[in-house]
Amino acid sequence: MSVTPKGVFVTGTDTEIGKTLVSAILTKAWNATYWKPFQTGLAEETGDTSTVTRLADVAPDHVVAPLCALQAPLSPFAAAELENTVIDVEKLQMPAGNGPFVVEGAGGLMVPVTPDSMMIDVVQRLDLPVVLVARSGLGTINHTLLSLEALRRRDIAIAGVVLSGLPNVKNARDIARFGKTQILFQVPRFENVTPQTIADFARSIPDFAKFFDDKPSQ
Ligand SMILES: Nc1ncnc2c1ncn2[C@@H]1O[C@H](COP(=O)(O)OP(=O)(O)OP(=O)(O)O)[C@@H](O)[C@H]1O
Ligand SMILES: C[C@H](N)[C@H](N)CCCCCC(=O)O
Ligand SMILES: [Mg+2]
Repeated sequence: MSVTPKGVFVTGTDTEIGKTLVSAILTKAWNATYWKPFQTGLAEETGDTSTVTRLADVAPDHVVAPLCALQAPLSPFAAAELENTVIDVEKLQMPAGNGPFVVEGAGGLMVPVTPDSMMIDVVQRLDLPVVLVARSGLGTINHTLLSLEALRRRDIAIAGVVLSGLPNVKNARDIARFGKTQILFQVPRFENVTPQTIADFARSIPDFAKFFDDKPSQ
């Protein structure tokens, strides 16, 4: 990539796949500003913004509050519907400031956000390269390749894939080969996910600008 982007959009092949963990790692590594525009499930959890703030030890001025904070553990569209609101994606724009920004989606790319738009439309609107988080183990190849294909159909820049869980050499090889992309890094299965775990792992991540110099988007 010739121009360093304003940040990355962290999406995943599914919910509960490790997007928040990877976002915490990138936020820590780059001293970035974290933003989760659409948070659902607050009736059952404290939300990803507080998790990343804790895990990456983020200063308050490096966190942007969600545009929508919804109670039900559902897609943003369905959760908003339960609260009799409709999300206004026209209001969505990148926050002011230099970044880099680590923007986390909710669920995967085809998750509904409004009656007629999905998370992938949000990615396109924000115009950030995508970091796609995927499980390392059996079953991941299909989900990952389908997600990459959906991104390419819309000409969305792909920074690469992050695999999370027990290392699987052949899955990593085949995702890179058939997905015509790169495995940016692999997150092992951590025994405990703590601020120290994140800080230690973040030291292995290249600087933001170097990350893109070394790894052109496709
Ligand atoms: N590599 C890993 N090692 C240990 N625990 C992990 C790993 N990856 C994810 N987890 C744990 O799995 C759970 C789900 O991960 P995470 O919250 O990052 O998912 P998510 O993709 O952000 O989900 P959501 O769609 O709700 O935002 C968390 O408790 C997280 O700490
Ligand atoms: C509540 C949960 N943790 C996520 N924030 C929302 C995931 C929506 C997934 C929708 C779907 O793909 O079925
Ligand atoms: Mg998350």
